[in-house]
Amino acid sequence: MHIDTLLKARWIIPVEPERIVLNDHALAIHGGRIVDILPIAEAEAKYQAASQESFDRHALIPGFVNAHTHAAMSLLRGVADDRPLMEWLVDHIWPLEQKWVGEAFVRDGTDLAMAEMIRGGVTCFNDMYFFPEVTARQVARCGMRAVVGMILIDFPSAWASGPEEYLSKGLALHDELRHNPLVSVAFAPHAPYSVSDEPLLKVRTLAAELDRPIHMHLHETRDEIDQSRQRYGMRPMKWLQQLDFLGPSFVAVHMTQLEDDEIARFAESGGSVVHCPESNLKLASGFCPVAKLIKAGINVAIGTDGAASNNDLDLMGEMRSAALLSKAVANDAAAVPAHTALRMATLNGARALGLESDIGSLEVGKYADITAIRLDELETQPLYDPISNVVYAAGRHQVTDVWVGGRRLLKNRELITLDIDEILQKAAAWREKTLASEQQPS
Ligand SMILES: CSC[C@H]1O[C@@H](n2cnc3c(O)ncnc32)[C@H](O)[C@@H]1O
Ligand SMILES: [Zn+2]
Repeated sequence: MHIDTLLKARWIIPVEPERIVLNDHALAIHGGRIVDILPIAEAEAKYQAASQESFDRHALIPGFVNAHTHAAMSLLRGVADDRPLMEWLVDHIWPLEQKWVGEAFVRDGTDLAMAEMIRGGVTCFNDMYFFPEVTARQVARCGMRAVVGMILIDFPSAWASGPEEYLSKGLALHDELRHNPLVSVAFAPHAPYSVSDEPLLKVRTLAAELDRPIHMHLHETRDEIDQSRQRYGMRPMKWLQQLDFLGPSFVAVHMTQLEDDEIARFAESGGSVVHCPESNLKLASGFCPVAKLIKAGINVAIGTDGAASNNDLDLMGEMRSAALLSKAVANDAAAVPAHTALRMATLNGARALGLESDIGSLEVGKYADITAIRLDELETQPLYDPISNVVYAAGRHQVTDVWVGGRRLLKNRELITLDIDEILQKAAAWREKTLASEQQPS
């Protein structure tokens, strides 16, 4: 039988079924999708592949899904460190964004972010940022997969003058991307404190009509809860529930402030939570009770947030932080074991984005979105359990190869579709501009 590609590997960790590690197996790929998973000897007898390769020191895993980021903020990495969320956002990030964010900023920042993410084994990201059509164009050019946000916020920006224009531009993008195999859209109202009720109600109706996820920052800090109590007399989640906003396609990012009855109500709604442990730690926002959420049956995915609050886009690091922090928060070393953390960083992310039938695990019929991690380096020796070493010991420098829809984006750590020298030059130029403007009175 003729196929496009045969990838033979020492280990394949499909994620579904959970906890399984396949020894000396191969992935048969045709037309961008996985068509078979079988022992190497059988694969060699059964398939004639246009190209085949051996990964005899590697684990092949599903590509990581970064379930919440602001990709272009890579250009603001390190500009306003060591501040709490509201001071960071209102006094530093928003003024910088007002000054600099435009098409060129989003183009260059997204390329920098994608280069970093691909080298870290990420194949898909869920983005929320200005000029999403530029993000979408750069994603399609480089061959990654993404869900871009139809953003909504009350204040004007270089992209839109107010809620009406945010929504109309978002919907135009939805139409444009309707048949794109790599890039799709989600509604992305920024947060309950920054979007008024009227546009929120429009999003609720449109999301149901168009069957798109709603991706929103929620219960990120104690401050957000206090503000909402003053403004509405209730906590933000309750307010959103009154607006009939929660449901299976609702994706709540952060959720560090949760009472037990809120966890139960959120579980009942069927929504997903994106846990961003490192952003929450760095901004001292609080702790997401991940083990309790999982126990309640909530789908919990992992995101890095933007590089200005993390300060990297390293989903492997984030996965480890998520596992370790969850144990500490639950006071239980058995909370969030390695296989659960890996699932959160892959299949749960896909599920949050409504993409679980296409990506998130290595299963026949799914797209060949694959990450190869080399496990023979001293940092991952000796090896008793490949899942344990991938989650608790390996670093992103051990990611050697990445495919999206069967197309190679990283080959032996070389980026295939992005020009690293150009990306570095542009990042340096943005640094000069930003610094020069900081030194001038505005
Ligand atoms: C409307 S585009 C997205 C908007 O969100 C800002 N942002 C980045 N990180 C966070 C965060 O952790 N909480 C709230 N808002 C955040 C970003 O700077 C853009 O303005
Ligand atoms: Zn965010």
